[in-house]
Amino acid sequence: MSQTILAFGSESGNAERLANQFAERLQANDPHSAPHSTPLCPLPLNQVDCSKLGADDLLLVITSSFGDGEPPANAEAFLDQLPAACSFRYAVFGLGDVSYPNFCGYSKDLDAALSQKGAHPIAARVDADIYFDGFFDQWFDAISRYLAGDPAQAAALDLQVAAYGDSAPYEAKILRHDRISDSVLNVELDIAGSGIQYAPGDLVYLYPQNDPFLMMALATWFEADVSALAQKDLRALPKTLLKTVARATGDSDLAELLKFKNRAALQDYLYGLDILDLLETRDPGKLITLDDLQEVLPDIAPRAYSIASASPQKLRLCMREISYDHSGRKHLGLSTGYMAARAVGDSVPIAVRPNPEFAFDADRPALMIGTGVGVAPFISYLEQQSQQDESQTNILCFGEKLSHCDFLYGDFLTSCQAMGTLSTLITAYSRDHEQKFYVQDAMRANADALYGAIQSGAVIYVCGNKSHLGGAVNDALLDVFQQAGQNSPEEASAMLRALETAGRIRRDLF
Ligand SMILES: Cc1cc2nc3c(=O)[nH]c(=O)nc-3n(C[C@H](O)[C@H](O)[C@H](O)COP(=O)(O)O)c2cc1C
Repeated sequence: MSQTILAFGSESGNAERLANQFAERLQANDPHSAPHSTPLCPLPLNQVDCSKLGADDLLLVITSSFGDGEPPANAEAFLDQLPAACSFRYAVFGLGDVSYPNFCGYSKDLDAALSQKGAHPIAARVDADIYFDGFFDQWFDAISRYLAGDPAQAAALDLQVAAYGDSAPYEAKILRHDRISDSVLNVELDIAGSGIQYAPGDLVYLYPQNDPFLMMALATWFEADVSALAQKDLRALPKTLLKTVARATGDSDLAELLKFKNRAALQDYLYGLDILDLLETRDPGKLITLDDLQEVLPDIAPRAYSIASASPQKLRLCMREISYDHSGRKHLGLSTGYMAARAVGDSVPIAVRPNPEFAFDADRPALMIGTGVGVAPFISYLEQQSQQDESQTNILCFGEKLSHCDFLYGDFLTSCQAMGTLSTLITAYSRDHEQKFYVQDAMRANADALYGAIQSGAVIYVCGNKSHLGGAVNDALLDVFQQAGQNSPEEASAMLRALETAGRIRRDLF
C-alpha cells in the first residue's frame, strides 16, 4: 500500500507549524481539500528513512534554511542517509528570507539531490520568503487535490520568490515620478512579477549612486579617473579620514577639533560637508591621495524608506529632497539626489525588508501620528484598509509646515475620510499662523478624541523626525491622559509605561 509522509526541517518553528497545519487541514477536510483517510503525522526530516520508500510513495517536505543556506538541525542528517537511487515522488516547500545571500539554500539543495537520485517531483519546488502564508495556501490546495487524484494544479504550480536582496537587489522600473510638494518627491515602482511582498510599515531600501557632478569635480581635483570612489560614501566623513588629513597637512585646528571635548563643535563642522569641501579647505597642497580616500571612506550603505502603498503590483515611496549650497557649490542628499535625477522608465535597484517594530495591528484601532514624509506608512496602512470591507476606527494626526502646499497625499486622505477608512483627520501646520502650531499641540487640542481611542484599545504609531517627535509626542500623550482622563501626573506616567510595555506605542523615527 502506498504511503504519504509529511516531513519538516525547522529551526524556529515556522516549517513545523505549517506541517501541522497541513495535516490538520487535510484531516478536517478543508473545503478546498480532498478527504484523506489516514491522518498525516508530521515528523522531522532526520527521522525519515528513504530506503523504505518506493515508487508509489510520496514524500512532502516543508523546510527552512539556516546558517548560510544550511539545513535546520532536525534535517541535518537527511541528505546523508539518502539511498544512491530513489524512485518515490516528492514535493518541497522551502521557507527562507531573501535578505540572506543563500536564499532557500537548503530546500534548493534538497530538491536537486532528490531529483538527481531519481525521485520524481509532483510540483515545482516552492521558494517562499518571510510572507509565506499565501504560497502555503496555494501549495496546500494543489497538493491536497493531487492526493485526491487531480494532479493538474500541482503540475502547474509556480511559486518562487526571486532571490533579490542585498547581494542581488531587484531592478524596479519607475512608473511615476512627481513632486507632491516643493520638496517632496513621490515615486512609484513596478514590482509586478517580482515576488516582492510587503505589509504596511515595511521598508524599501535604495542603493544610491554618487552625484555625477561631485564625481566630476573630484576627478578635476585629483586630475585622475575617480571611478574607484564610485561605491564610497562621499558625505559621511569618518574620524579616521579627518585624522589622516590633520596628520598629513599638519592642520592643528583640525587636530584640536578631533579631541573628544570638542565633539559637539566637530558635529557642527561636519554638518553638510562633503569630501570635496574637506579637501579644498584643508588640503590645498593635495597631500591626500585617491588611495587614502579609498582606504578610509565607508562604502555607500543602502538607504531605507517607509513604503507608502499596499499594492502587490506597485510600490510607492516618498522622500524629502535635500539640496543646499555650501562653499558656493550645490550639494544634494545622496539618495534623494540620486532619485530626483531618475525619470519614468528608468530602473532602480531595491530590496524590501520587514519592519516588525512598526508592524500594524489590523485588529485594533490605529492612532497615527506623523510629520512630513513620516505620513508614508500611514498611507500604506490606509490604502490596505480601504481595500477591505470593514475598517477599524483610525485617527491620523498629521503635521507639516503650510496647509496650502504641504498636505501630502491630501486627496487620498480626504477620500479615506469620505469612505470612513479614516475616522478622524487632525492636521497641524506650523507656519500657517504667526503662532507656531505643531502636531503635539494638535494632540492636546484633540485630547478627548485621542484619549477615547486609546481607551478603546488603539495602538499608537509615531513616524517622523526623531528630534521633533521623539520627546514631544510622549509629553503630549502625558498631557492627554491628564487633561481628558483626569489622571494625576503619576497616573499618566504609569499609563504611558503600561502602553509601552504592552507594545501599544510603535515608533519609526529617523
Ligand atoms: C540565523 C538565521 C539564519 C538564516 N539563514 C537563512 C539562509 O541562509 N537562507 C534563507 O533563505 N533563510 C535563512 N533564514 C531565514 C529562515 O529560513 C526563515 O526565517 C524561516 O521562515 C524559518 O523557518 P523555521 O522557523 O521553520 O526554521 C535564517 C534565519 C535566521 C534567524
